[in-house]
Amino acid sequence: MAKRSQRIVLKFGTGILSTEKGIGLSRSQIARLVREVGALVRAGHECVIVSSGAVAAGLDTLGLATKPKELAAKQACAAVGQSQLMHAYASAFAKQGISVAQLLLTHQDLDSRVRHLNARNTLTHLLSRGHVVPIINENDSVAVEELNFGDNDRLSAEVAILLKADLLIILTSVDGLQDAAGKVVPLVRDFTEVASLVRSDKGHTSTGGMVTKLQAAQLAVKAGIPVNIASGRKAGLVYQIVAGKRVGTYFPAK
Ligand SMILES: Nc1ncnc2c1ncn2[C@@H]1O[C@H](COP(=O)(O)OP(=O)(O)O)[C@@H](O)[C@H]1O
Ligand SMILES: N[C@@H](CCC(=O)OP(=O)(O)O)C(=O)O
Repeated sequence: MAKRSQRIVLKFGTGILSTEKGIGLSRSQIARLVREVGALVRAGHECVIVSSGAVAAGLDTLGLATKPKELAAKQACAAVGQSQLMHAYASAFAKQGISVAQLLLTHQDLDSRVRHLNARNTLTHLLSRGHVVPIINENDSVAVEELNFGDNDRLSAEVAILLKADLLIILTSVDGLQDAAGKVVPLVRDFTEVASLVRSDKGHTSTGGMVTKLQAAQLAVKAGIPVNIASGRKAGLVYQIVAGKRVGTYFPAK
């Protein structure tokens, strides 16, 4: 663990919060991820989570076997699932003696100077308490970018920039950006060199795939924030990343 206290934004994708089939939440996965974030908070780091998973959670409750194509149906799933998602986080973090705070944002909120400042003030105040982890998702019932394009990746970069974070960790269902042979690319300095590696496939209920992750990484590194894309299904990686170990794909800040 690096000695210095860091401000860290962690993005959790649908693929690591849901069951293998992408229907309903995986409580065991959430519990493990929360334990890892709890360890960082106890070590003095400031952690903010940008979490997907509302649609996957809602699918289960609404009795749907696959993610609907229609936007209003996806929004309905998100509205049902968001409270379940927060309930899962709140009960898992309570076991760590940590409280959670929910922020539902849109990209427009972060584009507007007044709202941007309000969001930053709220987040910095929450972080100053020392035992609160803010959990952010897009406000899916009023914003459509996320549900259509998977912009929780971009939202995580925007939040990292808003908070002048020291590090953005994007945890997903693969070990990192893979090359054509399926091997993880450990270090990316030049985005143009790896653009051709991005395929169109993604998880059952996921939205963005690798394309939005690379866009988010590019946005953050341009703003001086290093990014790590790694597996959220393997235990202990968060701790190793924060300690400076090479795990997954690392994008150094410009
Ligand atoms: N070059 C690549 N390396 C790794 N994964 C890739 C690549 N190209 C496309 N993908 C896809 O991106 C997926 C991860 O994104 P996604 O399913 O949206 O996850 P999340 O739910 O975490 O946002 C992988 O499971 C894989 O299907
Ligand atoms: N806001 C949506 C997530 C949309 C999204 O970006 O999904 P993902 O590609 O899994 O990060 C939800 O909570 O289901």
